[in-house]
This record gives sequence, structure tokens and C-alpha cells, in this order.
Amino acid sequence: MEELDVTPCTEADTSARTLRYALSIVSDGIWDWDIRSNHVTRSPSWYVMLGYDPDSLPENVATWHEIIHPEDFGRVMFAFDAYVQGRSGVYREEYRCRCLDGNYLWVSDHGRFFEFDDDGKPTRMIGAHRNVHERKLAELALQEKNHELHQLNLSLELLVQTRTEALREANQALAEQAAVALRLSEIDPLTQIANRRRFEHQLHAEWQRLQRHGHGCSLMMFDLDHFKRINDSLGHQAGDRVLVAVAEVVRRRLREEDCFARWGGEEFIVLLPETACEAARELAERLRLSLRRADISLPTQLTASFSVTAMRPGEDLMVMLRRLDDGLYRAKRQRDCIVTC
Ligand SMILES: Nc1nc2c(ncn2[C@@H]2O[C@H](COP(=O)(O)OP(=O)(O)OP(=O)(O)O)[C@@H](O)[C@H]2O)c(=O)[nH]1
Repeated sequence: MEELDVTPCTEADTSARTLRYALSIVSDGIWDWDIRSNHVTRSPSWYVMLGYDPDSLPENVATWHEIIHPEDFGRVMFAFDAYVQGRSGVYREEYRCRCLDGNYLWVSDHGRFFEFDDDGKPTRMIGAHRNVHERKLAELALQEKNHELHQLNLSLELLVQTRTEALREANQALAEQAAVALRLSEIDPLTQIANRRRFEHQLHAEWQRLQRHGHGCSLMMFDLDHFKRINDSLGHQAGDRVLVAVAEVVRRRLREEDCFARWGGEEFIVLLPETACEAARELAERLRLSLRRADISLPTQLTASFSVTAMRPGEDLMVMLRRLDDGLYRAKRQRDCIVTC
């Protein structure tokens, strides 16, 4: 703290001295700038704060400029000029000052105009430095930690985002694979129409619908006649091609909502929702003729035998399938015909 000067003086000197003394209580160094002469008086404590001997540096503004850290210089000058030129009402900055040993000390600097000429132009400015080094280092360390934490959060968020995306893609791929697997498990590999498993699933659903709403539905089963002869005379591969062609001929004549499946061997079955028995029989007739006319290069005429029945509410599914099978059995005795049962 500045020592109390008790020598007698004028009233103005007394008030300046009082001010400096008061400032020395709340600060670590005082500066007093006579703007007209550019002379700067610095308190002994100001020199001590930076490790210099009192009054060992030139008493002008250049001394201040020289000890400000180059990285802080621009910011400090901007704030100082803003106050001096009236663009800002306060001058208060924190920056690093070079000490005698070459190290830098963080200080806070707060100054105000103190005297003015008759035109109101400032002629004197007085200010106080405080050593805020420890607090500033702690603050900077905290900022650094916050920054690291923020970066860590960002990379964690990115990681979670990437993992979530990868998981979503893996789930989607799995769902697609499961859908493909399910489709494959319900398709006859040779003819690419539904297999027995798919048909039974559809049939059960339709049967339940019938129990609830009583909507009419018919079933049709057909079997190629003398198919063994085709295999025996032309070979198994030719037999396969005939099965594929038959499936294609029939499939093209059915509706989207019909379920057409390979029941086994050379036997096929069709579920015809919302179809009365008479309409199913008419369809069977059209299919019978289509197969006869189909462009399947065979030395003998290709024919098929059909059985048609209507689903009856309350009737057991197995009983109904047996009735359809019995009908086909009867049709096969005659061949190339349709039995309604
Ligand atoms: N090429 C081929 N032949 C099959 C396939 N599945 C079953 N078969 C053959 O179909 C023939 C069925 O013979 P059968 O049950 O005697 O029937 P069919 O010769 O048509 O005689 P009917 O039905 O009484 O007119 C057998 O020769 C089986 O080997 C297949 O996927 N491909």
C-alpha cells in the first residue's frame, strides 16, 4: 500500500493524494496519466507487483505498451481507445504484463477520466491494477477443462450417433433377410408359386374370416393326368419344365387375391376368396381348356382333372380338404374333367 504523505499541500493536491491513497487500499498498483504531457506516474506498489524497482521505467504510455503481452495488446488497445474516444463508458480489461524476470502476470486494469479542461475534454486519467494471476489461471484451467469436456461430449454423441445408425442399418438388413427367408420358406422353388405351408396359412386365415363374416369362398384342386409318362418318356427335367409352364398358365388366369399353390408333385390347389361354387367351377373349366391349349411342346395332349368345392361355415377344415380330395379322386377315375363336391 502507498505510504501516507503528510506534507502540507494545496486543496487539489490533497484530493489527488486522497484518491491515490484510497486506490492503493483496493488495488496492487496505481497509474496516473496526464493526457496533455503524456506523463504517467505509477505507484511504487505498481513496480513491486511486476518485480521492478520503483520509478525504474520511463514514465510514459510507451512503458505500458511495451509490457503488455503481444497476444493481449490488440484487445487492450481496442478497449482503451473505445473509452478514450467516447465509444465506451468504461475501461476495464484483464491482460498479461511482463515482469522483470520475463514471466507474465495476469492483472485487471480499471481506469477513469479524472480531470477535464474548460471545454470538457479529459486532461487526466487515473487507474488501478490488481494482481488476478491465481484467479485467472484457475479460470483458464477451468475453461480448458470445460472445453475438453465439451469435446468429449461431442465425440461421445458422435459415437452414439454412429453406433445407433449402424445398429439401425443392421436391424434393417436383418429384417430384410428375415423377410426374404420367410418368402423363400413359403415359395415352391420349382414353380415359384406358393408352397403347401403358405397355402395352409392362407386357408386358415380365410376359414376364420368365413366363421366371422360368412363370406363365401371356394377351393379348387387339380392334378395333371399321366404325368409319370412325361417323366418316363422325356426325362425328369422335361417334366419340371411342364410343371413350371402349367403353373404359369394358371397363375396368369387368377386374381391377385387368389392363393395358388403347389400341393405336392403334380397336384395344385387354389383358394378363391369371395367366390361361389358355381363361379369356381366355371373358372376350373376355363383352366382345364387353357391347359389343353397351352403351348407346351409335348408329344401327347396335356390334360388335368379338377375338383371344386365351396367352404361351408362351421365345417372343419380337415373335413373340407378331405371332401376336395375325394372329389379329385373321383375326377381322376375319368380324367380331364371337373367334379363339384
Ligand atoms: N419332373 C418332376 N416330376 C415330379 C415332381 N414331383 C413329382 N413328380 C412325378 O410325378 C409323377 C406322379 O405320378 P403318379 O402319381 O403316378 O401320377 P400320374 O402319372 O400323373 O398319374 P395320374 O395322376 O393317375 O394321372 C411321378 O413320376 C413323380 O416322380 C417334380 O417336381 N418334377
